[in-house]
Amino acid sequence: MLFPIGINNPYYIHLLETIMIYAILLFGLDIVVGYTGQVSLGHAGLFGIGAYTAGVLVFKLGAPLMVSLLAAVGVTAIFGAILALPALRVTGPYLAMVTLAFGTIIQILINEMSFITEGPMGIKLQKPPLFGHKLDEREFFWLVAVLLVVSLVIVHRVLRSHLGRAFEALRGSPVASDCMGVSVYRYKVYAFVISAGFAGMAGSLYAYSEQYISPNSYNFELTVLFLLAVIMGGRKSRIGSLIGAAIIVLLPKLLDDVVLFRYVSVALAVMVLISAAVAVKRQKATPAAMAIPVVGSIALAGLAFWLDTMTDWRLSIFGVIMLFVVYYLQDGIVGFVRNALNLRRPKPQLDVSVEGASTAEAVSKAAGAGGSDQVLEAAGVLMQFGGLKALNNVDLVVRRGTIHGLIGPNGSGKSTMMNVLTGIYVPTAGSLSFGGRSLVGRTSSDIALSGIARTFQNVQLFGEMTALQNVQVGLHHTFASNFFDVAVHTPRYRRESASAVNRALSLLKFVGLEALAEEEARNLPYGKQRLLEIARALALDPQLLLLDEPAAGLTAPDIKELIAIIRKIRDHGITVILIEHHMDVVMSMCDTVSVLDFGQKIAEGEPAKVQADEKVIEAYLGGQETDAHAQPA
Ligand SMILES: Nc1ncnc2c1ncn2[C@@H]1O[C@H](COP(=O)(O)OP(=O)(O)OP(=O)(O)O)[C@@H](O)[C@H]1O
Repeated sequence: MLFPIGINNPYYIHLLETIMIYAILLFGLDIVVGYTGQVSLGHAGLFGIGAYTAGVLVFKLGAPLMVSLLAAVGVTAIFGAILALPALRVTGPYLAMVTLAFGTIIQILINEMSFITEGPMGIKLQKPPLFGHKLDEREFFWLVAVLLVVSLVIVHRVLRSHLGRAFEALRGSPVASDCMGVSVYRYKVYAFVISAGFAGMAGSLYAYSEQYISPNSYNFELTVLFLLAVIMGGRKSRIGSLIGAAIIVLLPKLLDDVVLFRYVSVALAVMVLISAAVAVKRQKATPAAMAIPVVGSIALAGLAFWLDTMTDWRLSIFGVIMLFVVYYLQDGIVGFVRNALNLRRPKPQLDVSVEGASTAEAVSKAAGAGGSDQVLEAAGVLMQFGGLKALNNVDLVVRRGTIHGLIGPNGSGKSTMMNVLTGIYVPTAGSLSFGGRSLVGRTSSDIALSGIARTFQNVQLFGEMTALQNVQVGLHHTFASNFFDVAVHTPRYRRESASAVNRALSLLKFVGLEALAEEEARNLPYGKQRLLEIARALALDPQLLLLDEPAAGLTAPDIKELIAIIRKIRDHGITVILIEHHMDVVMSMCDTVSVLDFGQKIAEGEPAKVQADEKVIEAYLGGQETDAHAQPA
């Protein structure tokens, strides 16, 4: 804000203004790239749409600033949705190609639709008036600065809310996200639309800032620069976006001026040398691994002094710096500094203390109340993968309020049954009814929201999120707040948010993890990760909880703790389907046990009866099961 007061040079004011405008776009792009983990090569196109919406409105209709700004945000968000709805059905390289094609089409359309856009001639604009007063260079700079701060606050709030957690969760584990009632597809589209809105705002400001727009500005190179800015600055960081924006604006200028480049390259070499020395001393890196960046940066400084002019070398040096960043600073500059200084990510302040959380109302009792005696009824379920019948004509009836064991040798179809029940697979034939409604053909998130929660055989936590945040994702369904509520922190959002924190802490306490609430899930010991998955599943307020081998890999004391927790869950009226290889766990807890073998149900009944069943013994021994736990004896 103070910059234009101290420095009167319009060139520098304009440079800083451009950095701020790019930063607004990068805040949004980081939501898509950093948080949801999608690649977008269409953001230069969206930036162009924002610029042209404002430009055309001013040029053709003389629209005032507020109108053109809001229209740019709205129109670009709509284009974001038009791009995202089909594009986000695909992932990886396909998504990159679709978004790239979008960017190219937008550029061509701007060029060709001269009747609106004036084609290659471009559109000239002036600095806009605001409330009847025509803004000068400095005043427009301040307007951009204010909008930067507003964008920063909004993006920050969104990312700290249930929306941000949904974005991060779908990157961490899409399948778990869907099974927690957070539709991966819907939230990817949502992220894209929000991101497009910011690109639109940045675009319109850019049009006023440059006072001239033409189709060539919004090309492929710009889209790649935006992506590099997010990666170089550091994903999932607003400071990273600001640094990234500064780099992509200043680097080309820096490479134009050989004297300045000499200073900067020497400073860079010194920084790399010091960082490498610290990293080696702290045993975070080996001297051999650090040799290349150190030698490389010293060589770059040497080159700067050897060359008289940078003009011929500009692009090569630019490329080398990019390569360096992508190889050695994968978490970007912010990630690198955090790592080097051992700083942790800032954590949101909790307004409820762990001690205050009570486990009494942690698990919803509403789940077990009412309804018919049978929670789940499956009839003639067939699941075919090519020629393999993973489930073959399976009938299953699960009574409300019971623990129903599902056992069988490896590969007998137990996990497939879980996946069919949670909508991950659509059965080839047969019917599944839960609480009187069919499950067949419904999405995983819809099934989750109707009351079926699950854990996974190979733990599917959101690794980069804390234990508390993992459970909060399970509580996503308790939020009715929308983007507006989150952006302005309405009383509704504050109420929902505080109650979610409270409830999540209570659930963590329920499974004995309250002391680890702030720990990242990936850093928890394996046994604790399994318990965290259960807490997260309970957050859905399920009627039916599917536990897929919860005791796998646990130590004996952990298993005892687990058994106690599962019993407590049943006592709250929640029906449990338990897949388990530890027969002692199954036999001691289950009310009914069903046995699968080669996809078929071969026995069912009380544990003792099933244990003595000839066919069951044959199935286990015939399968040459060597695990002592797995033998039904
Ligand atoms: N997506 C899939 N595509 C092809 N085959 C599959 C798929 N999912 C499962 N299968 C096959 O279906 C059969 C049943 O697998 P499933 O994972 O359900 O067994 P399981 O009883 O859970 O075994 P385990 O105790 O080892 O987990 C296996 O032969 C497996 O290879």
